[in-house]
Amino acid sequence: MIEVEGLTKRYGDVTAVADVSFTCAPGTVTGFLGPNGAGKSTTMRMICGLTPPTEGSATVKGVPYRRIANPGRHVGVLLDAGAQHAGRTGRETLRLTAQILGVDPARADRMLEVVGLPAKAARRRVGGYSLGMRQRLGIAQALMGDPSVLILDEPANGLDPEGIYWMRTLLRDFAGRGGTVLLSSHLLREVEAVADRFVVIAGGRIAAQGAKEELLSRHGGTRVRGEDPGALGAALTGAGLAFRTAGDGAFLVDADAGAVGRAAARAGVVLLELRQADGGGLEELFLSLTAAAAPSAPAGATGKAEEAVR
Ligand SMILES: Nc1ncnc2c1ncn2[C@@H]1O[C@H](COP(=O)(O)OP(=O)(O)OP(=O)(O)O)[C@@H](O)[C@H]1O
Repeated sequence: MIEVEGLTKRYGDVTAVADVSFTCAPGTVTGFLGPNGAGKSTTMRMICGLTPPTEGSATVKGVPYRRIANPGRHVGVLLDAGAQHAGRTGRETLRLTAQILGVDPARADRMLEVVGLPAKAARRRVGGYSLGMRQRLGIAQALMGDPSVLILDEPANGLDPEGIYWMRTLLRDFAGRGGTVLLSSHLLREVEAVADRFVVIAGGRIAAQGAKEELLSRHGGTRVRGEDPGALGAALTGAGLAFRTAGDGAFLVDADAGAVGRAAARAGVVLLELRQADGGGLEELFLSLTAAAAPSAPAGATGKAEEAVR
């Protein structure tokens, strides 16, 4: 269980995180989403006791992280895969972690296997690793203490499609065995596939949170495409229905399919598509929430989100 209550972090005039509260329950994967500079890393660092909050508190398994005895046996943390010692081999890195945590050093080889780092790669110095290999090693390191909670900042960064699929399976299995996972990402599709719950943050504030299905249905609306988009737009406006363009000639309407279909029928517009907007649901949700919640987000924030969507 991770409990975050009113976390706030100010750096001088900059409020990096403002009054953020959420809970991650055992047996679930929580996707922590937000554009660059939204405050994800700062929040995770506060949860892990690396950055002192200006206000608020965070506990892991009911205790502030810094008060957990031998925290690596309870909480696996990957905040910065680039922070590993470049001069050590992957295997040395894990064996050292085993020593620090007081676990069987043989677990290092098992974890290397779990994360798909072959023996040859494990004998190479970390300085020569690709980002994806560092991420795999970082995940192996987080798993060394056999924790029941995982806190991972952008773990999919640098992973190839096979690696992303592997990580998704690993995290689902971990949660399936009762583990708690908090994972940040702007790889929206990846989070959509792995998470049960979302916490969306923008401009340091929570923009939305809840179960995946609930958020997608609340923000999904109806997707509709007409033979004559102009006439369909006029029909929707005439019926007082709010909508936005989906980019491929379709509209996303904040109403159920019945209301949209009736509006089109009244105007005599031929429909080519009418369904619940679920396909790109999370991307739509993410972009609309972060755009609405972060008018003062740093330049490039939205750009990064859009880039990730592509
Ligand atoms: N040590 C610091 N001093 C001053 N400002 C900081 C510091 N750390 C973070 N910030 C600011 O706090 C805000 C949130 O940053 P943070 O790194 O938490 O965002 P993020 O969501 O993790 O972004 P990214 O996806 O780019 O990693 C940013 O505006 C950042 O510039």
